[in-house]
Amino acid sequence: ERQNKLIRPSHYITMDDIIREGNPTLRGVAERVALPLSNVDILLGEKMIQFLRNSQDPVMAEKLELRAGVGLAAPQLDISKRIIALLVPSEPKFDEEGNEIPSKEDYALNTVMYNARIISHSVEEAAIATGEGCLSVDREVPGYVVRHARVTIEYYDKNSEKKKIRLKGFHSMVPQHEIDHTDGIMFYDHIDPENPWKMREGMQIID
Ligand SMILES: Cc1nc(NNC(=O)[C@H](CC2CCCC2)CN(O)CO)c(F)c(N2CCN3CCOC[C@@H]3C2)n1
Ligand code: NI
Repeated sequence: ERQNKLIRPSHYITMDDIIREGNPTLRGVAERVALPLSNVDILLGEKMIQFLRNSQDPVMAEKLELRAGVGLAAPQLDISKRIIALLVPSEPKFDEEGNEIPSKEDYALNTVMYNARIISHSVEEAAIATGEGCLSVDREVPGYVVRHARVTIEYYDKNSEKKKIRLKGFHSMVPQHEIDHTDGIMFYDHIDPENPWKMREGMQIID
């Protein structure tokens, strides 16, 4: 079974494990995982975070030929489960001389979310200034990917504990992109086909 292969200790997730547009799993609605979490679902989450770490490490990314990622969803591994991994580096802070202040937290988001769902969100919308990409999409699709500016997400962590987190700005964009994958939604579904770079009333642009 696919998941058993991916969770073998010696296996590293690579681009070969990531399915691409056209595979129907990307358009399916993924199943919630059983709670308390099974070992195989916990192990899969660890492998997904490891992939993101490797993808952000110049040496490992080069060695394993990985595209860089800050998020990954289980359906991208052809596993239709509501498991998402998030590894979003903290924004570097600079002092008045322009020197980077080392932050205590390397990551703004460093977690695997099980059965994540958006329980409330702002009316206000936002989009990443440069648009979005996707590891399952081997082409550029330009345009503003219009999302909620702020979200409240409820999920279970790897200890099967229920968590609630409020996010805004770029940090909220990544889980929205990943939760979309568990609902069979692709980032370009949110781009206006008539005018991809259309500024909508009150929409925030995130640099
Ligand atoms: C914005 C960004 N998107 C990257 N890729 N795309 C992805 O992550 C897709 C998911 C993201 C697309 C937009 C929102 C979520 C993957 N998606 O398909 C999963 O469903 C990056 F790689 C990236 N960064 C910034 C941080 N940097 C730290 C050092 O290492 C390089 C890394 C590059 N920022
Ligand atoms: Ni994606």
